[in-house]
Amino acid sequence: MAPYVQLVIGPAGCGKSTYCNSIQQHCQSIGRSVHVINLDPAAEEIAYQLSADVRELISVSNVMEEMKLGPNGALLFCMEYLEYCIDDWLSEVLQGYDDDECVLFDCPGQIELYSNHSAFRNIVESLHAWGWRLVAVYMLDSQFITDGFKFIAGCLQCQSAMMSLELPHVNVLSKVDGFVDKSVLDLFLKPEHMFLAHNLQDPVCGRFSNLTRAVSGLLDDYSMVFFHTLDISDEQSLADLLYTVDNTVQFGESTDVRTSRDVES
Ligand SMILES: Nc1nc2c(ncn2[C@@H]2O[C@H](COP(=O)(O)OP(=O)(O)OP(=O)(O)O)[C@@H](O)[C@H]2O)c(=O)[nH]1
Repeated sequence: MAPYVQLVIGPAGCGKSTYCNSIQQHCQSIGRSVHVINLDPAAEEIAYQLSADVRELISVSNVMEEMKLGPNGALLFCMEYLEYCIDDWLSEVLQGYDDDECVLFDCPGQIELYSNHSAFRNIVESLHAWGWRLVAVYMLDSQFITDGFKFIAGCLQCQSAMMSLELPHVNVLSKVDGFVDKSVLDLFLKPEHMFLAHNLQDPVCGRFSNLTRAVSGLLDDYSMVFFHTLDISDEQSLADLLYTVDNTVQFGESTDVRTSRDVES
């Protein structure tokens, strides 16, 4: 299989860097070659082994100081600068990968980058033009399921990224190690948003019930947002997710619900 890029995206704090670190460790333990490139100019401490780091090119802290911008403005400036320098920096960073290798991009947590800002989309188009196959791994914190409104909003953001980036997507509910009874997740893997919306009883958010139902209806009509789960404390969970991502790159869809265990048996 030719090398490919996983774009690891999703809201702030959803577990993107932890995913990159866990996949890297898992791949090392099975003797598979995987590289992680940090594309987050605001990253602070990084636990995984870096193959390249956008902060060598530009960082949010420097832009904030020099341009007198706030953190969000500085982040958007950095991504536009990365887009501007893409042929000088990213194309060089991506030289020399072998066919069976996989490169993870640990991306920023500003979700507007994936829905309505052009820089990231243009970076994706450059990667396509250089012949790279791409898959987006969209992470959503599984704690969102404890608040139905938050979960529906998270799904809307996820769908928006899917429609904007037009890539094969694997959507992941992260941090499921926090759930003692993982069967509670089942309702949310192939969510019926209208059903969820009907069961929301919050008196404050009830004021927005028509809006919630309209958004839920939209999500159900498109029927694009499904989730896999990730438990980083479980090697089998990591193996299953990696298998799903590999298959999604190969076949261009994220609906394969088989796992690596099914293939072995
Ligand atoms: N229990 C548990 N905690 C996790 C998991 N993934 C991430 N965390 C914790 O969640 C916090 C944020 O994780 P990160 O991996 O930094 O999240 P991120 O999406 O890269 O964050 P940003 O780069 O700020 O957008 C950290 O405190 C992690 O330790 C997980 O699978 N399980």
